[in-house]
Amino acid sequence: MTRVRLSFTKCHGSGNDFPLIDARGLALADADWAVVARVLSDRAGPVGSDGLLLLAEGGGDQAFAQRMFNADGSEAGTCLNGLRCVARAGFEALGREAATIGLKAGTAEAARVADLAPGVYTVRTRAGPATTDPAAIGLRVAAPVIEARVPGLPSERAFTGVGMGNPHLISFVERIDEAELVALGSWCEAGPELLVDRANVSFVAERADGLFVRTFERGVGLTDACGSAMAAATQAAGLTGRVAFGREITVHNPGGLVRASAAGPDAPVTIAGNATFEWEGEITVDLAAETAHDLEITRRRDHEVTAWQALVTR
Ligand SMILES: N[C@@H](CCC[C@H](N)C(=O)O)C(=O)O
Repeated sequence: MTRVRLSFTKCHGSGNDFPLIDARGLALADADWAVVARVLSDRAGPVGSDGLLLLAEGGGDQAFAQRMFNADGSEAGTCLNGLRCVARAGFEALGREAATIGLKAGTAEAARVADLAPGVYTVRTRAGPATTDPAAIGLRVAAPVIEARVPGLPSERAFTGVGMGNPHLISFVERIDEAELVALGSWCEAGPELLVDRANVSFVAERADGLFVRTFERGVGLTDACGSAMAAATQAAGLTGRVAFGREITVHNPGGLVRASAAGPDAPVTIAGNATFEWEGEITVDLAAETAHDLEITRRRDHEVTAWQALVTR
């Protein structure tokens, strides 16, 4: 079987966008899901996204689980913008509004909370613990890196290494230089000896109400938002004394915003943000040819798109 017809929901969290497939009951091999991720993420193709989300069966006390494949087909340990969308899909499938959700890297707690703005379905997640342990980040250095140069990294800047179930390098900057971020992110993508499995790299600027985060994502490139990077940046802001632990801040990114708070060193990070369902569709993916065709949009949710736009443009 090289062709599969897949139903999906096109969704986004903070502008980080994905096709979301209910994969419970679907028996595709991981290598096939990687193909689906590459084909559906292709911005020149019929869908275009930052990666692929799967609603999967959970184990033990997990109501369900999330799997996430980056645009290059690599599977990530977590995806916190995507988690809100998977949480919503699971809630709607099971008729509930809170759950323990399985991740490739651990578990997270999620609950539906009051809408950030009218018509913006909002989910709060608590994931972690956020760690500075170099082994958990896949950083080949002797000790945790907190606001310090990283030996071997081609940058003079100070970084904080944070593991959120996936690896993050966070640098606080006066002004975000996108070309510099892309150059450094691309260096990390090349799989240098310093990094066990590449890294997500973020430049972060302080704002009166919180932070602005720009991220070069592992397996994707520059994205409009990265939830685990926003969580890692909040944790790094706490570790470096920029934001008090326990204080809720607004974390902005080019795609929108979330509200976030870090509880303390080696503790989970809480984020509340949108889980916007834009449209639903079906598509055929040829797994051997790595092509997608016959996209049919079966339902539009324009009111959700409009509600989100109203929040981010006000
Ligand atoms: N955009 C995601 C993170 C996706 C995975 C990441 N690129 C990785 O490989 O670790 C998020 O919202 O957290």
